[in-house]
Amino acid sequence: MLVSGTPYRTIWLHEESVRIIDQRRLPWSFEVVDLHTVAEVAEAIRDMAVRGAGLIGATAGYGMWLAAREASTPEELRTLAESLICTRPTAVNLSWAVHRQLEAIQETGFGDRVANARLTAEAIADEDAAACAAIGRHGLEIIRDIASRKPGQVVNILTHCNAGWLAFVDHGSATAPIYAAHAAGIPIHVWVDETRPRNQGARLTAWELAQQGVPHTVIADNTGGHLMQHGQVDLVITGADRVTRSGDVANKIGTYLKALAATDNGVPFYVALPSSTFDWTLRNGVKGIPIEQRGAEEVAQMEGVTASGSVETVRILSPGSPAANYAFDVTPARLVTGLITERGVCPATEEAICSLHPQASSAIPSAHLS
Ligand SMILES: CSC[C@H]1O[C@H](OP(=O)(O)O)[C@H](O)[C@@H]1O
Repeated sequence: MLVSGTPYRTIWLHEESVRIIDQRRLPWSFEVVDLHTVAEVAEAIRDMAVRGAGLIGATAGYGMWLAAREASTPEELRTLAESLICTRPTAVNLSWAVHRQLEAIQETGFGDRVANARLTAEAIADEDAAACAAIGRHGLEIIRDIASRKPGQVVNILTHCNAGWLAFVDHGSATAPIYAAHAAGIPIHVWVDETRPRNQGARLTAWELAQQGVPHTVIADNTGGHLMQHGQVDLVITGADRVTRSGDVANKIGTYLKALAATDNGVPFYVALPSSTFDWTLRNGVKGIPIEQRGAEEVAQMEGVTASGSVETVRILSPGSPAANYAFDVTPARLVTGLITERGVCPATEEAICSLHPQASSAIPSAHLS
């Protein structure tokens, strides 16, 4: 997508390193960083220089190429793989990408690991971008349908967190239908939840929508219900970090409350995801999906830019008060109108999901389902 008019992906190879956009600096400055080692990749994921399910997966894919260079035995490779997997627990794309790399290396043999891992990393990134483009095409039809029922009026879409192109390799999941509708000339406006504590909505989604010229307004996290009650939201689209085979959705903390409000107000609530975000081993998301708890300082502090242009961090809590930081929640499938995947749109039910993904039905031992 565009940054100051120039097309970018969020991650790419640069000489013998992996180049990323440092999302911790956005929107105050656009900076790219080169990662040279598995340890640097792991730190970039843990500290959220890169974040978002698809991009975490793609970064781990490239991290495994660096791991293939660093490891001189299969055991060392496994240890490095483990160091990537344990960086963040909720987004399933991370372990999916690492296991895909391990399986590919096992198939072709340890001797060919470096060339093989490089090809697989590029394939993971390209497939992620292609899946998001397809999500855009399928989601566009949902927006087109709503637009046809209110001719001449703007379609208002609410989104939570950043499931934009910054969270993937390109296009985004929740934003792909938005960008497709904008490109098709459908008048749209996006309500952007600020998304405390890391403010991915206020900082990242707002920035990337502005870069593509999409009309939008940032709102405080608790505003959505009020807007829905007053007919100012036609559609909610969020991303996902993990979706169970029966359609339960883990996404950024606060998504569940948006889904409850949408259901209460008859507003369609869609979740956009590539197939790499499904966890075929799980049924019950509330019981089975690990919810990342991050440092309390993310709740206790805020970063912003002062009038003089310097970026500063301030404490916003009463002195001495503790804080807790649950990074994700689970929205039960019954609150989800539909899932927008690269294979099409389907209801959030096991039957519908598995009929779009036939490989999911057979392969999983039932002992691993919860
Ligand atoms: C489609 S992934 C986007 C997803 O990632 C976010 O989490 P984080 O910024 O902590 O990586 C959030 O859940 C977004 O919806």
